[in-house]
Amino acid sequence: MTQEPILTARGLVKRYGRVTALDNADFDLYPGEILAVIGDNGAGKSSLIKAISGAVTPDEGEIKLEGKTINFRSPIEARRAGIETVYQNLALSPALSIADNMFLGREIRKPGIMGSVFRTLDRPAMEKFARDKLSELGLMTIQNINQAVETLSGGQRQGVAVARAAAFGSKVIILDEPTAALGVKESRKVLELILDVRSRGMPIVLISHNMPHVFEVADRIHVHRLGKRLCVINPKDYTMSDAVAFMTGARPAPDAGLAA
Ligand SMILES: Nc1ncnc2c1ncn2[C@@H]1O[C@H](COP(=O)(O)OP(=O)(O)OP(=O)(O)O)[C@@H](O)[C@H]1O
Repeated sequence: MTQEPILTARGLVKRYGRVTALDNADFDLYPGEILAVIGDNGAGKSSLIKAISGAVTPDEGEIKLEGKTINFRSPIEARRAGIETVYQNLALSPALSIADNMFLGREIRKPGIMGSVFRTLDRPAMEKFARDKLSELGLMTIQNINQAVETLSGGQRQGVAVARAAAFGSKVIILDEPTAALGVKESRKVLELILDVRSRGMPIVLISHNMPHVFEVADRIHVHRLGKRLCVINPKDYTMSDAVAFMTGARPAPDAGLAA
């Protein structure tokens, strides 16, 4: 790789009592790529993502975004810096509308005193923004922007969450098992959306247990095992069963694994 990574981690350690969830873990995400993170249950994938996205503070190690060391104390700080994470159990509010969900915590106020003093929301501006973003990402099968999120299908909900992440000038989007709860058709839509977001130049970290999905969309695959990065493989050079064998320890990691 000739480019510099946009996001790196070196030597991350996270202990929970006697359990070492991250044991000297490294991570690299390059601009414009889809990096899948795979690993067995308990390998430390979630802990890695939580450390990167400010949800937990690592005990040791260094994280850099665009070359600058970062020490997030909360997911909000990470989000402000441009790292958006979409968790499997989405942080959407079911009873609120699509437009409201897209703006949770970043509502647009009316200009002037109505906005600054009375905190009046600029609904037309918010609705237009939400509509524009959803149609940009081909998500306008959603008819009504004021529809409550609880009336959407699982795939549409993921779509709204991804659109929200992509809409606010993020630098990195992290998707935690985005297709785990979805049917075949809906998963397909979400995978297309992921490819679409990448085509806009936004790098994506995709945590998934679904090997066909990983092999379909990932540019590189980070294999996590026993709390650390075991290797990074190119899906063009290996089969799904190779990946599972590395992940489970059935086969040793390839020597050139980090060069993928
Ligand atoms: N809050 C916590 N308290 C105690 N132990 C934890 C905590 N979070 C994670 N662990 C432990 O750290 C290890 C790594 O867990 P982690 O959730 O990061 O793995 P994972 O690869 O995401 O697993 P899965 O695929 O099953 O979600 C596990 O042994 C887990 O039990």
